Amino acid sequence: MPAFPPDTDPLKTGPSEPGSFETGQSRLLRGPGEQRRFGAALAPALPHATVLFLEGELGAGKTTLTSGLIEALGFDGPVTSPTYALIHAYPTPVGRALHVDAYRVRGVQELYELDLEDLIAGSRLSVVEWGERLYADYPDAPILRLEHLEGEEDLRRVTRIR
Ligand SMILES: Nc1ncnc2c1ncn2[C@@H]1O[C@H](COP(=O)(O)OP(=O)(O)OP(=O)(O)O)[C@@H](O)[C@H]1O
Repeated sequence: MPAFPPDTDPLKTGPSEPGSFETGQSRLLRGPGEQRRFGAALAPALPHATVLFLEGELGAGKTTLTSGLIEALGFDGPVTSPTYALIHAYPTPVGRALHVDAYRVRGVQELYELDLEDLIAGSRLSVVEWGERLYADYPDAPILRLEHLEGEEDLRRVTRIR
């Protein structure tokens, strides 16, 4: 697969554009570098307060994709898994980027106690892992599924499922 061009927006460009990434489409990404570049390619044209949901088992490459995205917004530093802190906030020149792991949040009530809705509304971008309970609240937010491929340690598949 050719490297994903960093100056296109695969979620927003039209179906005839080479960089488009429509619901139902998949990409195979070989190695963490390609995973990051794919994330970076998603960044430029996402409107303010975009929510992007990620699904995928441990090690599927969620943090790697997210780091590409957040670095592409201009954050210059390490992007790490939010598994323990639940929410990481990264300042970027175009606004705050959130990386949320909703897995250990017990219920919708607790999500609201975290003021997640307000945090999201005030952020340039919110990448939310394990956020199924929020899918109905953000019906326009794209959902990407990340998968390991059997016997292919250096490959991941990313599919836009909404
Ligand atoms: N496309 C890829 N091909 C091969 N390896 C990859 C790819 N993307 C990421 N990796 C590697 O897979 C490992 C897990 O990636 P990452 O930490 O991003 O996964 P994760 O889904 O965030 O995991 P967790 O849920 O445990 O935080 C890392 O070593 C990363 O470098």
